[in-house]
Amino acid sequence: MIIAVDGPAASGKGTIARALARHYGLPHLDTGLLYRAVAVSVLREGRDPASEADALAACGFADSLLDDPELRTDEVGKAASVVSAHPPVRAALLERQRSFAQQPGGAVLDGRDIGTVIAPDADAKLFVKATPTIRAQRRHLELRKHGANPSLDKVLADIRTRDERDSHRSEAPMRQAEDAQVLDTSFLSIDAAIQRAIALVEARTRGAGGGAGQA
Ligand SMILES: Nc1ncnc2c1ncn2[C@@H]1O[C@H](COP(=O)(O)OP(=O)(O)O)[C@@H](O)[C@H]1O
Ligand SMILES: Nc1ccn([C@@H]2O[C@H](COP(=O)(O)OP(=O)(O)O)[C@@H](O)[C@H]2O)c(=O)n1
Repeated sequence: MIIAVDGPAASGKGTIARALARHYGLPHLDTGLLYRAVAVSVLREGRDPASEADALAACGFADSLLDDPELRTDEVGKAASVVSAHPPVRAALLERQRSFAQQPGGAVLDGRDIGTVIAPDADAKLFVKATPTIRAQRRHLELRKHGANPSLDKVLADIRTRDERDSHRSEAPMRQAEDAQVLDTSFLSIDAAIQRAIALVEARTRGAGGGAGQA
């Protein structure tokens, strides 16, 4: 079973994707980390995320980089959104994501274009959303936990800029797949959001004749 989970920053898609992977015993890929790895490589080289050539040159990063805590910073998130708008960068990372999705037994992937581009035939597609203010509050809390202290207003402004760039780029913009089920987590606790996600996947896969599996 392939489960695609898309949505904007801090909507809760990663939390939900990890929980679905645990529930169904499937491997999980946070595809945002791939763009973050490109971004951090560009920044460390002192190069420019807005330069297509610089970003493309950074696509051959070592897998060990995916565990680097610096990938989680806000600065890297912003640069990831810039490098991810270059079509050749998306092309360079495409095959890796597709083969992860197509592995025997299935997988859960989260990102911006999983249901539309990476796994358009996924068995279940969730589009996770929440209001920008609530997403900013969540991200603000998260950043504070990791020792950073930006103002809430700045986090909200960054989220809006990232939403705008991610939804309007030419290649694989963030958008809800036509057959995706929307999950608004604005007023759901983490546990409630996870239960709702499982119920949506169950409804979709049972309706399609099974495959929901091992839970
Ligand atoms: N339903 C929720 N209610 C409150 N906080 C949440 C909820 N879902 C996720 N969070 C928290 O919000 C932050 C961002 O969640 P995450 O799943 O990483 O979002 P995304 O992958 O969409 O960027 C995390 O600190 C997470 O624990
Ligand atoms: N499948 C994906 C995943 C991420 N991205 C880009 O990578 C950036 C960082 O993604 P992320 O999922 O790690 O970010 P958060 O939603 O966790 O803040 C996003 O703003 C997108 O620009 C993408 O273009 N396509």
